Amino acid sequence: MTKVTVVMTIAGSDSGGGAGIEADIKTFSALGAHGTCAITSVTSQNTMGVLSAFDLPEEVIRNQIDAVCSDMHIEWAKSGMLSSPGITSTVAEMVSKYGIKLVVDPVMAAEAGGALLRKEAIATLKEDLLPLSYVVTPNISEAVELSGMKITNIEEAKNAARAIAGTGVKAVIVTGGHLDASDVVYESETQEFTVIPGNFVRGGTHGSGCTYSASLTCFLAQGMSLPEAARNAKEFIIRAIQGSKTVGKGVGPVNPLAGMLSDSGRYAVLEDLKEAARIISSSDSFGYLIPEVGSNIAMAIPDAKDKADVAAVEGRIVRLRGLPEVVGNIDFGASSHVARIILAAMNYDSRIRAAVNVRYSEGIIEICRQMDLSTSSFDRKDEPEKAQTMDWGTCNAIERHGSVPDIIYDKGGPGKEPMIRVLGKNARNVTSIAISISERYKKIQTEHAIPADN
Ligand SMILES: Cc1ncc(CO)c(N)n1
Repeated sequence: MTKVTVVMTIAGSDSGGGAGIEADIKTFSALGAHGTCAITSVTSQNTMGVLSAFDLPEEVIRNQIDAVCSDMHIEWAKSGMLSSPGITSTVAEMVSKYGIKLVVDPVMAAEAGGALLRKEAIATLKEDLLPLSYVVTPNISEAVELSGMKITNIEEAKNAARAIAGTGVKAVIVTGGHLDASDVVYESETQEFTVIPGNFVRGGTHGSGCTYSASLTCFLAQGMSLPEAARNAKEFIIRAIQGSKTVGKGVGPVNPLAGMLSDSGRYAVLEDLKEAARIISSSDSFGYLIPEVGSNIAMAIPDAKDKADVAAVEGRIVRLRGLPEVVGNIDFGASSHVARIILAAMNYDSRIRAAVNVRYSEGIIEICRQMDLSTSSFDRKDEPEKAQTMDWGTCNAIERHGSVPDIIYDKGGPGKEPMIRVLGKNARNVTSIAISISERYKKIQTEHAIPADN
């Protein structure tokens, strides 16, 4: 059994199956996460509008969240339809009880018409929930409502985003619908704006806000930065709108399965690895870390099952006249050693998808410790007979550390070179750690005037 990222939606049900909880769970599944839910309200709804809404008692909402969070680890969740002040403050109470990082979709109305929130709930949203939340994702009309400002262009959308951030929420994304369909991302801490360009696309939009915020939640849970997650969520919702199908007489529902990255993120993995390989090739210190058997760098797609889902350098990274040389192409299935390490680590933490192996020495481990990298090791002597060394060794090092460390090393064995592996979220991330280590190691080596051995 492999471990999976578990996320949650706290939202209303749409009997028409296009928005709310139903859209959120489809989106979570499409992105390889396990979705859980707390239903706030049961709407009788179709593609033409909302006929009625029945709010669940606050105790029932609280119980659903307690049931899920007392069992599963929910770091990231999203909220949708919170129709009353009472429901909104209940959600705020539960979010702080479990320390959840919350993505708030400030749902106000259905695409086909029909209010989903009582006006009084807006004040509670701003006063009780937003100050505890990570990001809020209003569309233009919701941003107008939350900020009290008019929005007719990007500059005004930026001003509204900054005003909404005044509630205490860490970030604001004002989505689409501008003259040029771009999204405005504002991060309170750095006061930085990122504008994500877009085009108007044809297709049904029922459930688009829900699907956008649910995908954003998954991307954040996978460890992406906010602008990166926002770029991916935009790409996801564009495909979901383009893939919408006519199911009734009104506004067509978005299709989160069409938004599923058709290559399961393979393209992004190759791009990240290519950039990492380029950085390694131009480093004048990485060569000091290359072991006898060569280095390799590898990265897996989210939800990787076997080595075919892990890309690496076909012929390894070797040292040529002291400098790193990347030999061969980067492709899926190219590594077994580093791939096994990543696959084993992903069972413990699905966000750890990349690794690079480098030479072992006590001095290098000492540098890692000075850099505050967490380290763990395994001893080949302890390996059970039938085990596969990299699977067993990685699991052994992780279990003794209690979580996936930055560094896993072993001191080798008969005919086995000792080795250090740097683990992390992506190829660029492990590359920058390895290069920092190599710069310090090179400095020590050259200071003591001992030529790098080969
Ligand atoms: C239950 C529910 N939540 C959100 C929306 C917004 O799309 C909707 N139409 N229905």
